[in-house]
Amino acid sequence: MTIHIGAAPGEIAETVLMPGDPYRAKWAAERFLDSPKLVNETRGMLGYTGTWKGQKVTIQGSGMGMPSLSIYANELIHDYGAKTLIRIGSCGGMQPQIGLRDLILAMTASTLSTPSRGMFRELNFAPCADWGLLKAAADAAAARDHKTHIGGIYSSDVFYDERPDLNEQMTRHGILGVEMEAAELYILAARHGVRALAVLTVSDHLQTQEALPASERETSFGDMVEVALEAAFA
Ligand SMILES: O=P(O)(O)O[C@H]1O[C@H](CO)[C@@H](O)[C@H]1O
Ligand SMILES: O=c1cc[nH]c(=O)[nH]1
Repeated sequence: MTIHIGAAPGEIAETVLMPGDPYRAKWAAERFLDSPKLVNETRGMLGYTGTWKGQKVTIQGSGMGMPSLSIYANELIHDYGAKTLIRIGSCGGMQPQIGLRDLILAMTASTLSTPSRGMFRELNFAPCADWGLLKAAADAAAARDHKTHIGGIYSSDVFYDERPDLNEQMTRHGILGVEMEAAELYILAARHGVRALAVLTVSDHLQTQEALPASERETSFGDMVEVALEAAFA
């Protein structure tokens, strides 16, 4: 048990899927895991452990934004021995060829800042995915025939952004989508020698202004969950 996770020792798997939304954790655990057990509800940040094809898996909400993700990822790694952390998140599309419900596999995550920024001082560290996980996720997505894009994303500290010029620069430089957690997840994984990847589903589009309703963001992202599970155990 930690300050933010109520699970007993041994109740968290080495492989952890991390949606921002705790209700997506509940939905994914009930839909994809065998014998899912609620192992955390501290602060309502639901976490479940069960098995997928006989492999032990935890699905733990991270909350929104890098400071929240950092708390859960740190405790999962330090206190529970998590070795593979895969974010399963929603994101906003930033390129014209990207459509709603497409998958994005985040090879890198650009930022203005992360909770680790102070530690790095003048260094612009380049957060990147674990290559083995990325390759396995790309193979899993290709086998499913789900429209998938692989490349750089933008991890923002704000959802309501007052810097449209910055989004324009991101788009000009080929960034595929925007979300709010992956960069710090990648940095923590690098620091602690564990594997991380962000598998994202496009829930809205910054250029077209199309958007999926909240209900779909909670429960309709099955391809993303399956790609993440297949990558974790490839
Ligand atoms: O759907 P999740 O995983 O929460 O991810 C995205 O959605 C939230 C913003 O609505 C942020 O957490 C962003 O990263
Ligand atoms: O952070 C996010 C997540 C989804 N859509 C966005 O536009 N931004």
